[in-house]
Amino acid sequence: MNTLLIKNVSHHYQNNKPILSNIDLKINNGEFYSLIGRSGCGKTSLLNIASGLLIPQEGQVMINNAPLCGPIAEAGFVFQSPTLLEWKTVLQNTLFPIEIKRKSTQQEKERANYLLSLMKISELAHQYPLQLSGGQKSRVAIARALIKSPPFLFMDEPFAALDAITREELQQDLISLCATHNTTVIFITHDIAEAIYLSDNVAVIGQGKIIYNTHIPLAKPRLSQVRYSKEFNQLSHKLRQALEGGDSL
Ligand SMILES: Nc1ncnc2c1ncn2[C@@H]1O[C@H](COP(=O)(O)OP(=O)(O)OP(=O)(O)O)[C@@H](O)[C@H]1O
Repeated sequence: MNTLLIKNVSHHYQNNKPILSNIDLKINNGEFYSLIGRSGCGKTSLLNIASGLLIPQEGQVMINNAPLCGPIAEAGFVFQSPTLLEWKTVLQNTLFPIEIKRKSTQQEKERANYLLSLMKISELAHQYPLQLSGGQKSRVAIARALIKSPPFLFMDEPFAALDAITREELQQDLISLCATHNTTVIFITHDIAEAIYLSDNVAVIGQGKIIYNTHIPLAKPRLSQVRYSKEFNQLSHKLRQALEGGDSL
């Protein structure tokens, strides 16, 4: 079981006004949970708290019923910028979370190649980041985040810089990967449709609180056509309304 519980969390930086106040959130095993909200509302701060990168002033994060006191050991991270090491190949970048501590085994190299094939970039394994497009770099960053089969995945606007079609392809690949590995995911996006398509639940953050929280009742596995359904549009409309009621900077 890989569950994450955020209990009554409040946070402010230095002497500034509170960014988050009294946040409660439960993310169940294998759930895909998206956070949306206006720029500066505290999404990244909440993701950092949930992953143990940031300790909140008040409240607690529980992982599988145990209090979290530092970064979650077995977690994968993907950020908006893929941050690959330019002097390492795609395969070496994918293996980096292992190689930073020790030499990778043959089995781990096979897993890296397997993930690259799932990400549809096998043929790029021996290329360097400078030779890749933005979408290809994002695929490497996802493969790298999954190399240790982490039970938890934290993603902060990982597809923001991509064109619409590449973005939809990656969304599809991410859904299948997470379903296969039963990964518990927290995903930040500014894109309402992306949040609906990927998620089991979407929370809207505004004024330091969760102002709206909804389950996404669309059947899984999701096919691209669902994006044009009436149900999808109704969900978009509700989330949009919730966002408009939220805080803005
Ligand atoms: N390390 C920090 N020190 C001081 N203030 C910070 C720090 N990190 C974030 N903030 C402030 O906290 C607020 C929330 O920032 P955060 O990055 O969590 O928001 P966000 O919702 O992820 O924003 P965006 O959508 O623009 O990425 C902002 O006002 C920001 O300036």
